[in-house]
Amino acid sequence: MNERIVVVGAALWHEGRMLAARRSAPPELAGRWELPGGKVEEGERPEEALVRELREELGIEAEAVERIPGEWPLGRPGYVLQVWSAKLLRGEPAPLEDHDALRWLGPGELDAVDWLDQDRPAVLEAARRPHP
Ligand SMILES: Nc1nc2c([nH]c(=O)n2[C@H]2C[C@H](O)[C@@H](COP(=O)(O)OP(=O)(O)OP(=O)(O)O)O2)c(=O)[nH]1
Repeated sequence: MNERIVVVGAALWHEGRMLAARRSAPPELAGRWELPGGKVEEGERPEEALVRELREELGIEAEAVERIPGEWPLGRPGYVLQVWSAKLLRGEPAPLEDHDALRWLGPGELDAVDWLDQDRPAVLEAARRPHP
């Protein structure tokens, strides 16, 4: 089997801060922090998936700005994480699905939450790049 599943994550910026989201499930990931996002569905472009997931999970309208170079393997076989920087257009993020807490991280605070191990390098890379 050669299935490859792309999960898109958003480095969502607003006024110089980046959003971190704490997972509420499954048990092995619950309590750890991640970039909001999810699986790209068939026929969907990654940027569209990102906008859809942010709408569903956080109740916001956002725009995918640019792909962060790189790709990070996730815990499950065949799953990879790709990251886009994104800009908040409308709304106030709320943990509607998959998460039980949200936190805006300011400069120097990127280490303040317990990121999923697989997310750490992606978050560092996103933070090094220009922010929208
Ligand atoms: N959204 C997101 N998911 C991540 C990150 N890091 C990481 O390992 N994951 C994992 C958690 C999930 O297994 C998968 C994301 O898929 P999803 O959020 O659409 O999960 P799902 O509940 O629909 O998955 P499934 O049960 O339908 O298989 O990737 C991350 O930074 N953001």
